[in-house]
This record gives sequence, C-alpha cells and structure tokens, in this order.
Amino acid sequence: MPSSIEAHDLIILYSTTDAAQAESSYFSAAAGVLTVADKTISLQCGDKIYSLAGARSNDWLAAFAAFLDCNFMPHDALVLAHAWRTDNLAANDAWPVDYDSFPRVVGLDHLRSNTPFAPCPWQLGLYPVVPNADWVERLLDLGVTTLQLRAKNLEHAMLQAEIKRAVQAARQHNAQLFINDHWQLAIEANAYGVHLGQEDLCTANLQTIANAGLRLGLSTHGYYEMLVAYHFQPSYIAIGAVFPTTTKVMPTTPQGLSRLARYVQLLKEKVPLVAIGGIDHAVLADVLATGVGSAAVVRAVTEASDLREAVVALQQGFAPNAGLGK
Ligand SMILES: Cc1ncc(COP(=O)(O)OP(=O)(O)O)c(N)n1
Ligand SMILES: Cc1nc(C(=O)O)sc1CCOP(=O)(O)O
Ligand SMILES: [Mg+2]
Repeated sequence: MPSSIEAHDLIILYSTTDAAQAESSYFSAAAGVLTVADKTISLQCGDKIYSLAGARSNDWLAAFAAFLDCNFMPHDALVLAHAWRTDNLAANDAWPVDYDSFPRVVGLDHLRSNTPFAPCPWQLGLYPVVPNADWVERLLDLGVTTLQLRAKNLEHAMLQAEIKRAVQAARQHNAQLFINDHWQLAIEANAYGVHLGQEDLCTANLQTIANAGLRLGLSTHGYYEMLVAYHFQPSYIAIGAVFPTTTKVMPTTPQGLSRLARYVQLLKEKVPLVAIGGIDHAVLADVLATGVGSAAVVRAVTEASDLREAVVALQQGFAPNAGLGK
C-alpha cells in the first residue's frame, strides 16, 4: 500500500480483498481507485463508480496508461484498455473499433426496457434543437423534418402547453419532433420521441417510454457513456460536444473530429448516430465526412442572421448534389 497519496494518483488494487482492506482515505485522496478482479474492473472516482466486465489482454494496464496519455478521462481510457487486443498492432490502424472486443458495463440490467424502442431513420439529417414552440413552428415552415424542443426553466403548465403545441405542429408537417428531458409530458402529448441525458437514465422509466411507442435518443460524451447508452438499445445515440459550445456548460472537453470518426466506426452499423456541439455550416462537411448520419445544431439556427438562408445552406450540406441537373 502506498505511504502517501497525491490528488492525481490512480491506485490499483488487485482483488476485492485488497479493496475491502484499503483505507477509505484512498478513495477521497486519489484521482481514482481501480479494483481489478478476475472478471470485472471497477474504477471509483469521487462518488462515481464505473464497473466493466469482459475479456482483456495481458497488456491492458500498459494500454490503460497509453490511453490516459491520449487525454481520455480515466473511465474512457479504461474502456479502451479493456477493448485493446495485442493483435491490433498488426493492423493498419491499431485503435480498438471492434464492438465485440469492448467490455460490458455492469449493473444496468434492471433499468433496461424489455420492449424495444421504436426505430427512427438511420440518417436523421439536419436536427435543430430549439427552446420553444414558436421556434419549432418557424423551422417546420422552412421544411425542417427532424427537430427537438429543448425548453428549460418553464413552469409545468407553460411547459405542457409548449409541448402540446409543438407536437401538434410537427404532426401537421409530418415531422419528427423529440422532446428533451420531459418524458412524461412527451408521452402525454404523443410526441415522436424523447431525448434524455445520462443522468436521466436512473430516474426516467424507459419501459413506459418504450411501451408508449416513443423513440428514445440518448446523449453521450465518451466511450463509457456510449456503452451505457447502447445497452439500452435507444433509437439513436448523440455524441458531443464535437466542438466547443457556448450554449451550455459542458463537463467534458470537446471530442474533436478524430474521436468522432472513431466513435462512428464503433457504432455506425449498430444504431443511428447524431453529432452535436459547435456545429455550423462551416464545419458540417467535415462532421459528415466521419460517417455520422445527423448533426444537431442550436446556435447555427437560433443565432442565424438570416434563418431561411442558414437552414437552406445546412440542408444543402446534407444533400450537396440534390437539385443538380434540374
Ligand atoms: C441531439 C442532442 N444531443 C445531446 C443533447 C444533450 O442532452 P442532455 O444531455 O439531456 O442535456 P440538455 O440538453 O438537457 O442540457 C440534446 N439535447 N440533444
Ligand atoms: C444541448 C447540447 N448538448 C450537447 C452535448 O454534447 O450533449 S452540446 C449542446 C449544445 C449544442 O449547441 P450549439 O449547437 O449551439 O453548439
Ligand atoms: Mg436533458
């Protein structure tokens, strides 16, 4: 056992017996405590515990150090280390992208819905995320077919009315409207779908959402969250923030395009994917070049000086050849 612990230390305990004997001060003083057992590895960082199960290579610990060195958060570096196979070194690109080599997140089964979520299209295209029903109506009039109502800080009756109005408008335009956060109101209004964050997964009733026939979109911000999200078999998975954003305070640093491309390689055959965060017309082609089927945008529409022009340009970004030869 170490004699002194620094805030950046990661402590590794082999076997749960070591863990039981470890002083509780380890868990508060160190950046993280990794408990390695035969079939599982748990990482405790502050009050969060990340538990993974599955096969791993003998050199997983060296891989863990290497992925930490690439600036992944410890729980994401641990997922990659778990997925690392020594044989990868023989490949052109050694990066783990084979889903079958990735570990399973332990302890999620009781939250999962037994009924599958209704599917949504693989390519959702342009996906504006907007704060109220007025914005929803404005964008529907411009021909947007996938959008999200992300209304924050409204009291219950107002929120209920906004959701109802937005859902009715979307239905009249045959468009796909997701409601952020408020899954009960979304069910009540019979919305096309619901978008939830990772922290909502413990409180939302996924079975009720699936039984009601609503689609489910889930946010992710790295490998661990992607494994969690995919476990629930949602209708799509959103990956963010690709670039810096001022729309909300993000707890994680931006992913960037190379990480996005690798996330897409991992999941693109499995579930529709949406990129979000700092996306505008200037970067849209680079984002789509990763193979992601959809880009969600806030400021690129809500802060556009000419909304119609901005929407047309973004739509064109998804179908650059549409209309040629007409
Ligand atoms: C398409 C899409 N992706 C991610 C988010 C973020 O959702 P969430 O994590 O629930 O955070 P808030 O939007 O509630 O701040 C999203 N809304 N849409
Ligand atoms: C609402 C939201 N969720 C994100 C995530 O990464 O989960 S990023 C984001 C804001 C995106 O806004 P803009 O397009 O203005 O950068
Ligand atoms: Mg939310």
